[in-house]
Amino acid sequence: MTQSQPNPHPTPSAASLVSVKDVSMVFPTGTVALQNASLEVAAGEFISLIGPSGCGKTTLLRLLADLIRPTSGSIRIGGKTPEEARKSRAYGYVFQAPTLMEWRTVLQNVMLPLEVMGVPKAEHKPRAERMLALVGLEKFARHYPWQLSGGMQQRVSIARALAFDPQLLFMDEPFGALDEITRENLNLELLRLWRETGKTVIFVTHSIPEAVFLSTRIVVMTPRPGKIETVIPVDLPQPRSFETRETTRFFEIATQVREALRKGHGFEVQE
Ligand SMILES: Nc1ncnc2c1ncn2[C@@H]1O[C@H](COP(=O)(O)OP(=O)(O)OP(=O)(O)O)[C@@H](O)[C@H]1O
Repeated sequence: MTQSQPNPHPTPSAASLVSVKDVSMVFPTGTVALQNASLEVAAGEFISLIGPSGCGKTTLLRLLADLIRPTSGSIRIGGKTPEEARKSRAYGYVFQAPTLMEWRTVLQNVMLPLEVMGVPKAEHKPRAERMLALVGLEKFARHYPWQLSGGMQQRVSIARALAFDPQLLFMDEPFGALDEITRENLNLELLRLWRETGKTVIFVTHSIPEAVFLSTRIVVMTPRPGKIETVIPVDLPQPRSFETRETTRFFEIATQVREALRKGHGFEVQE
């Protein structure tokens, strides 16, 4: 089996869509949430960030999304600073819990970013309907969020994040609160969406099988201070299916991820 190697400046570098160079984030409390993180992501990749609680996964995503600013280092998204990328709506963001507006219907929730962005009014409804069809919820357009299950609400959040057609999607543990079967179904749906739309996804998870199933590469992170331990390529063929999870290669890669996580945990114990 291939051993994972520390890879602080992973490929690809030339045509990176997301470029993170030597980024550190120290909060005013003194917590080093991220130390010298470097990562290059090419257009079309599906990247998972995995690691124990507190290793800086959400911090890295928030830095990319310009929700916070790094203490040092540089971030570029399509050659732009995170602030420029945010202002030009270069990415969509899906949070851990669906953040839908209870008083708006499903369709109206998906239309919201289009209204905010000043997209011509005539386009709002057809575009939102197309997005709802992509996540299989076209029949629920007139429902309110509270009439839907948690998994369905999270699909609405994904449709909303896709509505203005960003090339890049940040997803922070979007399926963490769901039962295993719903989660596996949504994993499959997300992969289909990723293939059909050609988007680049950066996805936070705690689940090894989820990371292996979804990703083209897995970024293993370790805490105290938050660091990128290693980056593991996932060479499972596309398109993936439920059977992919039963293959020997799937288990080999899952073991590689588990070992990298344990190695990181060892550092934590020694401190
Ligand atoms: N605004 C903040 N102020 C101070 N410390 C913070 C802040 N946000 C995060 N931290 C700290 O930074 C570290 C990394 O947090 P972060 O939320 O990025 O971890 P995570 O890997 O996403 O964890 P989880 O898996 O539990 O969501 C933690 O020690 C956390 O307590």
